Amino acid sequence: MEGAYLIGARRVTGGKAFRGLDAATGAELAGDFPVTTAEDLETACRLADAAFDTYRETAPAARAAFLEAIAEALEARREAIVERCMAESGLPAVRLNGELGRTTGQLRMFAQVVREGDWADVVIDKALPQREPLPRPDLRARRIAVGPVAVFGASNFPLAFSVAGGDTASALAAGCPVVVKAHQAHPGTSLLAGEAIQEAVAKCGLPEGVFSLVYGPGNEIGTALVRHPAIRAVGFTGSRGGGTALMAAAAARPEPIPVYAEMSSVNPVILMPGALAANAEGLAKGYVASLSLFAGQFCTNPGMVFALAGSDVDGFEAAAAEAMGNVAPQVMLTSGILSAYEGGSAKLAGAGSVTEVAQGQPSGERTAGARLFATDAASLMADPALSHEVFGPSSLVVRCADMAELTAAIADMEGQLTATIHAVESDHASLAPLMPLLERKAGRILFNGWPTGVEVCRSMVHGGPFPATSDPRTTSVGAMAIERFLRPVCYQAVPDTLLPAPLKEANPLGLPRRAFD
Ligand SMILES: NC(=O)C1=CN([C@@H]2O[C@H](COP(=O)(O)OP(=O)(O)OC[C@H]3O[C@@H](n4cnc5c(N)ncnc54)[C@H](OP(=O)(O)O)[C@@H]3O)[C@@H](O)[C@H]2O)C=CC1
Ligand SMILES: O=C(O)CCC(=O)C(=O)O
Repeated sequence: MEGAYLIGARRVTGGKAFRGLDAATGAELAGDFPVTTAEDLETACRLADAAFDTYRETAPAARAAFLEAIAEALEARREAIVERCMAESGLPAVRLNGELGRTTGQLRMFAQVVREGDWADVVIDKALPQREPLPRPDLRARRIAVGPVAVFGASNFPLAFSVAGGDTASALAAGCPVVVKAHQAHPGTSLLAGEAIQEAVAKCGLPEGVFSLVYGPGNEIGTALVRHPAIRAVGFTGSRGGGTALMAAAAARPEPIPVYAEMSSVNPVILMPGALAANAEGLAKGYVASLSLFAGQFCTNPGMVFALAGSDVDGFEAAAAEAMGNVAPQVMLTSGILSAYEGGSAKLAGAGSVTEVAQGQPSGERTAGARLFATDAASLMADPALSHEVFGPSSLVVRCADMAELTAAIADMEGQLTATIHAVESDHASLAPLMPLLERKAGRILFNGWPTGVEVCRSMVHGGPFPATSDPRTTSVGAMAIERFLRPVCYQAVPDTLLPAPLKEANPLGLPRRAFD
């Protein structure tokens, strides 16, 4: 394949370049991918700004058709995308075909959301000229797009959280042009997805600045993108260090902008005594399957399990150890992610209060082996480092003396994407006091399931308090993700001829509205 980056309608080749790497072998893959120059980054941001006013006022039907055209263009490239992505990520075809389906599915969901029109949140307070002691003017509000958005492709979801992924889909749905900074680990996959969007922009007759795709390692291009005055918001999925660096860069701008970063989470799972008594072995198998799925490279990985000492936790641990023995080593996304996993799991293994319960099958040169650890709640609370995310196929079982200690250990945790409870009816009474605490800690509370595998739907919340995300008021998955890229504007006594279409008295776009006398 020929490497390139995309600035509006232009395809840029040549210049200083890098190559994608085969995740399984480390070998260089075809394609010289140029590092985006400062001039071209400037052009991408300028084009995005120039496209903004036209794009944000496209009729809902036109914007929805554009999102659907992207989905179609991705599907037309399915074979090439999956083949290249397998090499760049080490993920198997079955996973990537599923992920591509999720990607096109979320584009189509946002098309539907845009058509329905609730996102515009039109509210009208009618004029009350006779009101005493003062008349009320006509007041109407709607939400408009915030402006061009910078999106950082994630390494661990090279399709669904990357170039054409959830951040891009929700920003485009809101009416924001997007400049994507491709993840260095999958330049070819990024280009194929970027070409699909570029093609859809042209097919739908939209201004070219609606989409650009830039490349560049070493933080430089990403930081310059976040600092660019045309950029009005940022979407990011990745490390805590990366996310907080971008938050700092955005806050230090002369005009600070919001950063929606999804970063780090250990996703506590609580195994209640009744559930353990009923099915310790089944729970252990489900647990090991979830923590080792695709080498544990999920921010929803169940990184920590809490159970009461003296319950059936011994049987659970023994069954989990047995299941671990069947876990084959798996290729990780990049050598950097593999060495971060090895470092993080070695730190756990070396902590005095932690014992290693089991290992998966031995790992090879570029693969990660699964690891299972155990500790007690008092040690966990005494050493905050034990609850840091270890990104990969490892997890920690925490024994608690009683429900009071379990509650204290959960209260001690940082913000999380998810909190999971396994319980039967006899456990429910002792769980009631824990529910408000879990609401304070997590964006999603689940019963009798495992946190990996996020449903893309209207009610999904893939968010949570820091460090799970930089802003707990929102989600990066599901229909509500569009809210991040909208802001309200109120129009007071503005003549109908000058009102934007969504607010005109005749409601030419047929958007839903709430009106108050
Ligand atoms: N919780 C989660 O959802 C995930 C967590 N991770 C964690 O992140 C680690 C590294 O993985 P990776 O995916 O590369 O994540 P990173 O956060 O390191 O990188 C993600 C993107 O952000 C950019 N970036 C990172 N740091 C900065 C910075 N200081 N300034 C400007 N841009 C920056 C990178 O660009 P550039 O290439 O220029 O550095 C890259 O495009 C993993 O080992 C894992 O611990 C990873 C994926 C998901
Ligand atoms: O579990 C999922 O489907 C999504 C996980 C996620 O957002 C991530 O790993 O970055």
